[in-house]
Amino acid sequence: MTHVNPVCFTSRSHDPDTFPHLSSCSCNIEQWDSDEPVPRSELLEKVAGIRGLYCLLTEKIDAEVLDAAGPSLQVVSTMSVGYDHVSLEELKKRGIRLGYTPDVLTEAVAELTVALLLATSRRLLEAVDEAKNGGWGTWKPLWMCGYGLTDSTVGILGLGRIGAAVMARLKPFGVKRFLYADTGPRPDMATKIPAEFVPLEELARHSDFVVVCCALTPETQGICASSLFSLMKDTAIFINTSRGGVVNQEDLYQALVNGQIAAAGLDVTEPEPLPIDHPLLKLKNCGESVLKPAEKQWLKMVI
Ligand SMILES: O=CC(=O)O
Repeated sequence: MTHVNPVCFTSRSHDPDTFPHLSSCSCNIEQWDSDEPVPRSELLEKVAGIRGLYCLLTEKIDAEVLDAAGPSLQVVSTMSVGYDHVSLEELKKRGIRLGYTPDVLTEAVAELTVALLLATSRRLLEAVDEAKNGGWGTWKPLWMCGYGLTDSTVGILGLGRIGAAVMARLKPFGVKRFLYADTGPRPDMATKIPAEFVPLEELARHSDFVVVCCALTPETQGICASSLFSLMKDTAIFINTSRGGVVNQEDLYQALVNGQIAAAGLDVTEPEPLPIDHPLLKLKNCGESVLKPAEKQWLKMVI
């Protein structure tokens, strides 16, 4: 019996109609038959001789994987808007194209960001805990008071599609001023809802809410560190829905414990999830969300 190599490998199991084009041309697809990530050793085996690889951000696509796939590999696609887990350099060297899913989750992530911001600033999780554990003895006028958006300044780090969608949703809450920091001015994104391009340090100093929406790149790796937290207001709320790697978590922990900032709402951490005994999870003023919106596969090409 001749062994036919799969033409494509997907690192999770997907509905058959996820890949209508591939199915209609009777392309041979092998799926990792689980909702859990494919173990690295299996991935290295499965990719041998494939032409297309469909992965998630849990798979690090580097020289080792590309070498294991060999010269047949023509395209890698990731079911994510971020592609920091894929080595563009290694792909380019080999002439392999990269697909990703921008736009698919813009609204969902923007909603999640606003939800996290409101839950954090209005101390929702703490309040629910207190109601459940008997901590709510009686009505006290200033107990559990949070921080409001009315007349506030919101600073967005990374004004792309998601950052702009977050601003559009926050504007009706009465935000007075939007600031943003990015690699350069983004007039295309900062017109519908006017936002001022400022240096990151200025954003940190003036914002009541700092919302991180940037991509993880070598430039943004660890950019939210003690040097930034120390500039922020002690009433500031820090929200991260980009990537955990953008934040120095030890510095964030110190900033929260020392009252340098008021609270943090994190949709992303390193690793994900955090170990349950992680110090950040012990803090009342730090909430971690597990709300990851499901992603549909509308692929576009990066390279
Ligand atoms: O984090 C999710 C994504 O990059 O789509």
